[in-house]
Amino acid sequence: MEKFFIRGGNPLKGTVYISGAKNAAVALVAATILCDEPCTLENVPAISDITKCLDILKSMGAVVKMEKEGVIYIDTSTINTTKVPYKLAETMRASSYFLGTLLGRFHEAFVPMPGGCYLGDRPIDQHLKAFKALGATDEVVRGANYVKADKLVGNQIYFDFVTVGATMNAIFAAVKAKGQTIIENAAKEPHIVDVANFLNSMGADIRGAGTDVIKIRGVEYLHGTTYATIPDQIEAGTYMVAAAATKGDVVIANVIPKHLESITAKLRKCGVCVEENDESVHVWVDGPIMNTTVKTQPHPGFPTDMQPQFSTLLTMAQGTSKVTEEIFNNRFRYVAELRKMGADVSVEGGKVAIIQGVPTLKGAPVQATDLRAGAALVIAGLAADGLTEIDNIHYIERGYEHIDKKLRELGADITRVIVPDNEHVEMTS
Ligand SMILES: CC(=O)N[C@H]1[C@@H](OP(=O)(O)OP(=O)(O)OC[C@H]2O[C@@H](n3ccc(=O)[nH]c3=O)[C@H](O)[C@@H]2O)O[C@H](CO)[C@@H](O)[C@@H]1O
Ligand SMILES: C=C(OP(=O)(O)O)C(=O)O
Repeated sequence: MEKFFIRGGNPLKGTVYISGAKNAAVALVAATILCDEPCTLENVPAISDITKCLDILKSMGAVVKMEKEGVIYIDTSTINTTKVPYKLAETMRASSYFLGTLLGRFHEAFVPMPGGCYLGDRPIDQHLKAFKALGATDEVVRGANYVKADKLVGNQIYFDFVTVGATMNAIFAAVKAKGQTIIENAAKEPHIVDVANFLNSMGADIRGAGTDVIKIRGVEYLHGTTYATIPDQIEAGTYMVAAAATKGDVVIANVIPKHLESITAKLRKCGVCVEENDESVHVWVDGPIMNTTVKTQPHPGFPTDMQPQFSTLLTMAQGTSKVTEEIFNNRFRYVAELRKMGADVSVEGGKVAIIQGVPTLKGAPVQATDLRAGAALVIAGLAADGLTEIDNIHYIERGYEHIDKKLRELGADITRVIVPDNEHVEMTS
């Protein structure tokens, strides 16, 4: 078992380079199934969700080769099954993308229920609604989703609410369907645009990605391509908040500042200085961190995947802040861990956190409950007095490439410690 030990108090200083976006890259890897020739993905982050997506491809017979760090050659022409193994599907949300891509290419897919971070209920009814509109049937067989279609025919799809995953899957199933598909109330996240650009670079005809109406004319053949993943908006936001929480001075490089606007705006509201450049943002603090209100929303609103990290910053702000989670119904489980560090937070009805700022957090042994909760605890540990020990760091490694190394390069005192199971490590502050 690995843990992070963090001795807090060092202001982060320097430049950090942001990796390719997890939530784009997992979709790009799955989308290679739609390509009739080999393709090469660049700027792919070294995170465990990507390893698992590639393992899914390999388990189905695809050829996957890492050409160099971040560059992956994928040939899915050798795929010989439409079944995704249970063990791989159950660990990650992105496994649901194999439903859309296998259906789009083979008109059939068998994918065990997607796992991923527990943030509350995460049904896939809207994904199935989209497949049905295009002519597929679905049933649950041995705990897995089994979808199939004699043929896929373009249609109008209206989502009941904005959903990233169902928008992705609707695109995947429609891209080779006969005729035109119009997706209304589509998600507008940067990773939706990235996937559409990737598919268009193979010869697909997708227009409107990034708006709430996406039009897709089905094509018969998609040729090979080389494509670079966009930078990770959430990784960038996490380092922005870490810089603020430690009262540091950090340049966050290799980003698309437009994707960070909602985070930048909230940091400025809290009194944090943020300067936007062409491909970087510079974050520093020259006064107290002030309280604010945050409400998570689909893009371009404040991202739910930044909610735990930002709430952690607010535990150290002056005054009382209010954070409302609008996307998931159970995304405050990390609050119990922050309380162990002296944070003053109460959660009302699972959706609203009232945060009374305290002057300092205090190091403590804590557990990551999911990916962004883990990132939030890292930020808390960096800013806290004394030593913080974070357990369950495998969650963090689902989505952050070399987080401990990147933080050390910014001056943080963070160590990865291998602790034999059941061994208790005595901590001294
Ligand atoms: C791999 C990936 O990209 N994951 C991201 C994706 O997750 P994911 O694609 O799961 O998130 P969605 O946008 O689909 O979910 C939004 C809300 O809709 C609900 N819902 C969704 C689909 C459905 O068929 N039925 C339904 O009820 C969900 O439970 C949730 O409450 O977008 C989330 C919202 O930005 C991010 O937090 C996740 O990091
Ligand atoms: C919730 C997240 O991921 P997933 O949907 O893969 O669980 C996330 O990236 O914060």
